[in-house]
Amino acid sequence: MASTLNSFEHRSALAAGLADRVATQLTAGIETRGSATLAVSGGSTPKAFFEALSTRDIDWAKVTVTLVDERYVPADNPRSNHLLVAEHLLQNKAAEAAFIPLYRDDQDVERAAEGVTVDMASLGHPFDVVVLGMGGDGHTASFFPGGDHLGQALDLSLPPRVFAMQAEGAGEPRLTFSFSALHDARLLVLHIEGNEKKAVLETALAGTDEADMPIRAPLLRAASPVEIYWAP
Ligand SMILES: O=C(O)[C@H](O)[C@@H](O)[C@H](O)[C@H](O)COP(=O)(O)O
Repeated sequence: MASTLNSFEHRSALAAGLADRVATQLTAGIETRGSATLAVSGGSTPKAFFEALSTRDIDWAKVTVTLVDERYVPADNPRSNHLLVAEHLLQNKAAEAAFIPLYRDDQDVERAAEGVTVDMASLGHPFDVVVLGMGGDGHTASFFPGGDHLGQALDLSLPPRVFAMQAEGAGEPRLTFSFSALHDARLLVLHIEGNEKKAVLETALAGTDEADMPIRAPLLRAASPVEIYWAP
């Protein structure tokens, strides 16, 4: 499946442009189905985009936000994606949105994967919007090269679920939605910034081995073209 590249001269322009695109898609979901769902990635890249999106004038009370993946740490840990979203997205007008975390204080990562899978069924499928990031090793979500559940997580024949994922490059144990939960989002975005990430993307686009570079799964097998947003 081809992807489309939206390049911006400045990261601030990318943040505003992506916020507009996501707001339009969420509003379409609300108008069509009465509500909308948004799954976002963590890391360092999305902060400015989150802050721009938080100011957009949409019916946030009808939006449910969750995480594509999570480092398995409590929400007060600086590594937490929940903390990142709480501080940069669920502010301003977006404070009205519902948020479903992945981390569970009282469960280990494997038990939490089972519990979140059950609880997330009520969200409905597909997501209206999924925003992916990408690491320098070509991972996306928590689909890391060498991940202990990578094969199952990328297998579209399996039903949508949340997997625990452990891998050398992942740091903490992770929780991640499966590719079958993400691949058919009504809007699937890949948000990357910097020339190094652009070079990693070009390497990914030039090959097909998904175990080597899991970002290839959405680039090659998403239900609709991935909308790539990039600035230097
Ligand atoms: O929890 C995470 O880290 C993310 O979900 C992950 O998939 C992220 O998008 C990439 O690692 C890029 O992270 P940076 O934006 O920090 O480069």
